[in-house]
Amino acid sequence: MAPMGIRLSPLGVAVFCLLGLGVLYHLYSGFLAGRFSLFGLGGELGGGAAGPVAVADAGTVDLREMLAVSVLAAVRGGDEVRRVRESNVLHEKSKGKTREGAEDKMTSGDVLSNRKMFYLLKTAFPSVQINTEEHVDANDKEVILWDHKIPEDILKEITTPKEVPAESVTVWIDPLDATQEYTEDLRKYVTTMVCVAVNGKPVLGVIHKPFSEYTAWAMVDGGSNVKARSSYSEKTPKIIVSRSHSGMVKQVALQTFGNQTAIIPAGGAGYKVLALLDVPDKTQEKADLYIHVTYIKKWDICAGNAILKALGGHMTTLSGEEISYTGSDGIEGGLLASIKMNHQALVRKLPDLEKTGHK
Ligand SMILES: Nc1ncnc2c1ncn2[C@@H]1O[C@H](COP(=O)(O)O)[C@@H](OP(=O)(O)O)[C@H]1O
Ligand SMILES: [Mg+2]
Repeated sequence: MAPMGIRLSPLGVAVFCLLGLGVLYHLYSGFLAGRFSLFGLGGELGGGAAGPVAVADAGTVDLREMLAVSVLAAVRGGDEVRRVRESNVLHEKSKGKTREGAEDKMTSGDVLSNRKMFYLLKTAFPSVQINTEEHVDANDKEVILWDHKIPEDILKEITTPKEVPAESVTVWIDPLDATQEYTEDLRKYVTTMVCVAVNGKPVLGVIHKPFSEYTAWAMVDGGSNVKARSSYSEKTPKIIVSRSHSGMVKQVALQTFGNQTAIIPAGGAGYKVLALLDVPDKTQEKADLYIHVTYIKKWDICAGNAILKALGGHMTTLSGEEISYTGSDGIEGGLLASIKMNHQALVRKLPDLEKTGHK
């Protein structure tokens, strides 16, 4: 007889122990599965960090789902951008001046696109950090639900989920790239963009052209719906540069590649990255290199950086440093973007902007 008057049967104890073992096994195998699904992305995304790893359903996000929502956000934001432009009521304002003294413009297209894009992503992934170009008005909240459908083209390219810890993720939204050109009704330059960085590295990029209804997306070590062109001219490259924040970029390009170098002034960082790729849109110009010399913000460049990286290309500062997509909003060292070229050789060819005063 047990002390409380309960009799323990040996069979009951054995069944109880077996049940306990079963529960332990279940928990442990789930933990291992979580570890392995994260491990698959470890080298690039996890940064090889030691320490506790979140299990698949606690504190993790699936990058394939993030890609689906990012594409949807870029398209829905783009619908707002198009609608406002077609209404011809832009409510154009200045947010101030850039360091070089250009107007930093904002329109209803920027604001309404930002609202759609931000709340779609925030509602689907409440625990991730989202940095966006425009102010988000908490009083003007809009809950937009994602229907949890991953488009067929994404499922075809990326056949398994890719879980990463939510805390390692930073999302960058540009609700309207080429605002200056948007106000001038130069529609082909305008894009909406979403980028997902993991541990500061650009991993997912979406660039959408609302007026052509063309969308490019790519995931590093995942897949893409866009590719590089078959060849590029490395010796006499056509160089695409800013038309409204150019600084001394033309002088830098001519000094580096010779006075006969073809320079294409164009609006939008998204548009200029697409100029390096094989894009079917007929409004898209083509170039071999993208160079920028003035200050620029991370929401302008992260998506292009991720797409180029996924396709084997590079986007770095002019001195060849990788750009980290965490922390501060901007980068100081200019930009060099290339694909299917010897990027480091191009970096060596460029003048040191600090020394030549071309910044
Ligand atoms: N010197 C600078 N300071 C601030 N933003 C800059 C900049 N140079 C470029 N940008 C931003 O980078 C994007 C691409 O620039 P550009 O068209 O001149 O190549 C534009 O983004 P937005 O249109 O989203 O504001 C532009 O405002
Ligand atoms: Mg913008």
